[in-house]
Amino acid sequence: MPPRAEQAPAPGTRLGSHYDQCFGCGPQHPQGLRLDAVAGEGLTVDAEFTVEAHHQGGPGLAHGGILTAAMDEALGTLNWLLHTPAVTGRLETDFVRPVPVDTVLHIRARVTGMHGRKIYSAAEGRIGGPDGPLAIRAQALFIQVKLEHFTTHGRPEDIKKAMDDRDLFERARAFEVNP
Ligand SMILES: CCCCCCCCCC(=O)SCCNC(=O)CCNC(=O)[C@H](O)C(C)(C)COP(=O)(O)OP(=O)(O)OC[C@H]1O[C@@H](n2cnc3c(N)ncnc32)[C@H](O)[C@@H]1OP(=O)(O)O
Repeated sequence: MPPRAEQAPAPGTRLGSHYDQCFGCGPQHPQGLRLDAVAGEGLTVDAEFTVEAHHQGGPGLAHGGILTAAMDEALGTLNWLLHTPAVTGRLETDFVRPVPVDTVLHIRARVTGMHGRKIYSAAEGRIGGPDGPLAIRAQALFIQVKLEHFTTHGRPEDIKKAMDDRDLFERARAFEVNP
């Protein structure tokens, strides 16, 4: 298991968005999931995602891909605790019970191990409360990357806009200087 980074936000800290246009957590994304995540003890994160009408797959039920995206985002927020940029390499999801529109999905994500650049993690999504019935299980492999991963592959105008955002730039730099 990797250590909790010294710079990791204290347990109970709301993690906020890593990028305001992120589909998973960005407050400016018009159709995004607006996942709300809080740092937990050790290498855990608690997150909530409210299923809205535009997240439907079957009538009145959340789309599986949307639920997977919420799990991906929650697992991704573990990067704050390790203080390193990493992207999803592999993500496996078990859909255990349907999740109706207007439901809050309570997600608990945790790091389960690390080997070289590979970060292993898992998450459970429950409905009706943090200890309610299990609806989704996910396991992921994130791969640590350098910031060039984003600057090399991202659409130039979006990279420029992100770099012009002083707050975001400083946070990204801190990640790079203290990997
Ligand atoms: C605080 C910030 C919060 C951020 C939240 C973000 C939440 C959302 C997260 C996402 O959705 S990220 C977007 C979706 N993911 C991507 O777009 C990643 C696309 N894939 C890549 O860019 C590359 O494939 C990747 C960086 C993942 C790996 O390429 P590399 O050339 O850097 O690494 P390499 O292929 O050498 O693999 C490194 C190790 O990982 C292993 N690996 C890579 N991909 C794997 C895979 N898919 N399955 C199993 N193992 C994998 C690989 O075998 C190897 O293992 P070993 O070190 O043991 O040899």
